[in-house]
Amino acid sequence: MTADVINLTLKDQLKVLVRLLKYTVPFKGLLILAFSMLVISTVMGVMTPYLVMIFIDNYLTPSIFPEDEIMWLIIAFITVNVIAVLTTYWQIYLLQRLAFKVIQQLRIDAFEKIGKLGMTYFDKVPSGSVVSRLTNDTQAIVDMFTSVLGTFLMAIFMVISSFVMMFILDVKLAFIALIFMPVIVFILLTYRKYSARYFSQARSLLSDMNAKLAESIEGMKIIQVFNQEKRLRKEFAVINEEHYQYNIRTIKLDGLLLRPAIDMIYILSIVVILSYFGFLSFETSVTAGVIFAFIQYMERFFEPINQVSQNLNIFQQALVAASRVFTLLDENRHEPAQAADKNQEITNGCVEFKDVTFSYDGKNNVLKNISFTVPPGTTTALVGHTGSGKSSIINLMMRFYEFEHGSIEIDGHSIKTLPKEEMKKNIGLVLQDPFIFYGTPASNIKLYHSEMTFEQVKRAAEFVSADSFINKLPRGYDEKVVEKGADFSSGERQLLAFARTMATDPKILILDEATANIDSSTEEKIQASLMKMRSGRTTLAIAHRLSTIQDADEILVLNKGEIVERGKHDELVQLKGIYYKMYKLQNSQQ
Ligand SMILES: Nc1ncnc2c1ncn2[C@@H]1O[C@H](COP(=O)(O)OP(=O)(O)OP(=O)(O)O)[C@@H](O)[C@H]1O
Repeated sequence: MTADVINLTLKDQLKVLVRLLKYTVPFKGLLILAFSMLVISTVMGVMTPYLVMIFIDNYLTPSIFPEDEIMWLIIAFITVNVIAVLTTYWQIYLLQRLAFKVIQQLRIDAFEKIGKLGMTYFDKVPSGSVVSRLTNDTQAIVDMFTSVLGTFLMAIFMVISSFVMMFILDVKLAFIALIFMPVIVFILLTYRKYSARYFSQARSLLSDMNAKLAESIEGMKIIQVFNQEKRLRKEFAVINEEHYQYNIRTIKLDGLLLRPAIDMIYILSIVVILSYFGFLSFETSVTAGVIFAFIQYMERFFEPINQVSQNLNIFQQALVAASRVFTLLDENRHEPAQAADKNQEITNGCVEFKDVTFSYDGKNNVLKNISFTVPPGTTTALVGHTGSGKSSIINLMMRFYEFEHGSIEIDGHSIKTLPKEEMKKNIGLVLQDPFIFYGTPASNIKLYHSEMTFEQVKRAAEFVSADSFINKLPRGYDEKVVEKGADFSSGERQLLAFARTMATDPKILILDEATANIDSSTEEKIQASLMKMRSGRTTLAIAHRLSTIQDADEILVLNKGEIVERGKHDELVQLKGIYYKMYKLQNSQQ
């Protein structure tokens, strides 16, 4: 079963609705205008039967047809209907506009929120599910504004105005019509109860489908290599089938409780009213016009209720969808907060870990009492077996995760109090798998730092020797780069990422396995670039290939979250411990 099914009580639904309606406040002008159009079109709609009634009772029944009066009646009839059509059109158009404005804002809010969430959120929530919230769920809200809000508001006006007209025509009968209201309300509430449950399941399954899809697309290489197509197709089919089943349940519920049930009550009420008029005609004479108008108003009383019940479906879906968007907006797994002290600056770039202990889940410590110092301009390398905690050290240093025990300082300032901008400006990160954006080599290096000139971009590329491959591209720095830079070799992507890092000239460099993806032909170039990048900068580097960090000023050997050996390459080799074993193993493989 899916993990993020949302079960909404009536109270929850109301809260979601109010919150959603709050989004319309900035566009209240539009809302008021749409609302006015709605009132006018409803009033016009109510007037039509009344005009027909006048025609039947005053002219048709007595068979008197004074031309003037009939002409005025026709003009009034046409005018009323033309106004009704025009105002209905405007009301629909304005509500749609409002809906798209609201959704635009909601999507921006949601997108902004995603940027603020911490890695703890992304560790747990699949990307496809987040995409689902931003696309499918917000679209469901558009549907609500366009079809539901209009229908609901119109229904309220129609029901009230029809009732008032019925009241004017016959008080007793109007009350009889009212007797059916509790039954209708009961039907609608029953529908709401069951449909909300089914919709929530269906939406959550849709989100699962998106997640599966995203995973499949991202991992297509591995899927094909490991022949996983069948398994994934089966898994996808299971979710798809479940989604179908829930949709069928809603259709059954709709078929039973919506139109047919309300229609039954409508027919019943017509029977009651006609019988009433039948009995009444024995005592007093009832005009044909009044009967006509009353039946018309009865229809106008029930039709909007029918429409509301039909739209309840969309309404329910939209509320569930909105609550999913709001859950994302309310998500509190934020990136670690900075208690920024504006006066703190990074001057030399001295990095210090003091007795840092850390766990991702609050239970298992993956780093234990880590202490080390990287003096300005020197290189410290982190080595160790897989899972020993190297990346975790970098995750903390980059503020991807919050830590509670110990402290990490740069130039004596805690990284929790250094201004974010200061950190970003002075720390350059090169990841194992460099992320290349859709754009151009230039935009990937510049990364929208508006103050950066093209000269600076070029200099950064030249510095890391990325210029030779960029210059070979038909349009050089302006060549189109596809998503993730799939057209480039991994070495080229790596060089581009180096250039991006160097473009801001950071004081501190964090290299996460920066050489792991590079083929041997580019290896030399990369090594030379790295050497240049590191010189004069405080560097913290993870390396699997020990040959790349032999010159490091200090090598820290991690094992199960602890620093078990430390020193220069030669010292560690002499120690004949873990490092020595790793070194020997790697040498024998070469
Ligand atoms: N996001 C995460 N959530 C929970 N546990 C994690 C997370 N990332 C890593 N871990 C766990 O923390 C431990 C240390 O992982 P880490 O990635 O720091 O090791 P590493 O030395 O960098 O490994 P590798 O060389 O394979 O990259 C491992 O046991 C790992 O399972």
